[in-house]
Amino acid sequence: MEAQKLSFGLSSTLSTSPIQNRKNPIFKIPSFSYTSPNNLTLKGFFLKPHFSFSPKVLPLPTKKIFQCTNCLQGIEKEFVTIPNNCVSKELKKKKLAVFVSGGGSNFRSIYEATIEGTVHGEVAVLVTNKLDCGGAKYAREQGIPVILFPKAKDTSEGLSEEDLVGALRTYNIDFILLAGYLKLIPTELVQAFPRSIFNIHPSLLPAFGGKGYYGMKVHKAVIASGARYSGPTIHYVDEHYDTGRILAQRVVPVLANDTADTLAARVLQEEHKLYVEVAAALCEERIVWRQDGVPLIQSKEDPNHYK
Ligand SMILES: Nc1nc2c(c(=O)[nH]1)N[C@@H](CN(C=O)c1ccc(C(=O)N[C@@H](CCC(=O)O)C(=O)O)cc1)CN2
Ligand SMILES: NCC(=O)N[C@@H]1O[C@H](COP(=O)([O-])[O-])[C@@H](O)[C@H]1O
Repeated sequence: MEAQKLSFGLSSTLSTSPIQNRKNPIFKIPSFSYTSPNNLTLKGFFLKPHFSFSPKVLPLPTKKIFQCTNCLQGIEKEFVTIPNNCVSKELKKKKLAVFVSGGGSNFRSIYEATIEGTVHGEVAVLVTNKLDCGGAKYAREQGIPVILFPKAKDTSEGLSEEDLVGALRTYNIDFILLAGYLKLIPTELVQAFPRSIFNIHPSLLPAFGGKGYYGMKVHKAVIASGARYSGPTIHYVDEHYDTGRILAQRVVPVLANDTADTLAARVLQEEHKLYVEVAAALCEERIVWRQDGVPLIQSKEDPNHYK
């Protein structure tokens, strides 16, 4: 198999990473390349980080460039990779905004994982288009600020797109996680948080996605199609419904006697696990970009393993 090339980060002069060039400013910065024993070529370069870390152990035997992803803004800074035998780096705890419209079981799973430390992050704010939904009620019980977006039709309550971006900046949000949010995220927000907005969808995209495919409608369509497998997809959010880059998926069987409810329950169980795994990877900066623009998650247990 031809060695896959990985690039870290968002800004690059690397002619081989068109997706970075297309979506991010071009910087004249040096790069390095390393091919692992299993023929996986890694490429890295100095980046513009938007979060930093303070290694505990210095001097370090090797100076390698530390990968960083989802960089939004910040100062140019040299990173070093800390070998496994050194004290692990200290990562800034990431700030999360979760968007819901319904019961909020995925939001609850993520929140509980931040409390127990599985996810090195903090749910700083909840955004919803339904203030009386289960997710919003749970957020209020936990003392998490709740924002109404978009504005309610019949009242002046809620934020405009511009005010929402400002509020999320005020909370210093690093990542936005959509979890059962049923409204289209506006282009203004997508552009304000490049490669930092994620969504979970209850089918194996690109199948059964797009406008009109949400909640039980998805599971009914899967069963009606005769598909033998389904499962959750977590993807980057772009300007359209369900067309962003796929980051993670899990597969569950569709049984011959399944109803939409039994299938939904099986998929939802996997969703809860998958979203916590992805949130943990985001907060630990373990997302890397393959040269063809596919995002991968670096294994926590084996840094040479990607999925
Ligand atoms: N810019 C983006 N916004 C959103 C995305 C996305 O990928 N890009 N994902 C959705 C979540 N979603 C599927 O995962 C989804 C949600 C809702 C719909 C839909 O058809 N909605 C209806 C309105 C439903 C309602 O208001 O009750 C519609 O637009 O007519 C499709 C897919 C979240 N936002
Ligand atoms: N297209 C978007 C969509 O259908 N999202 C789905 O809404 C449910 C929300 O459940 P929750 O509120 O209990 O997390 C989840 O199954 C999620 O995949």
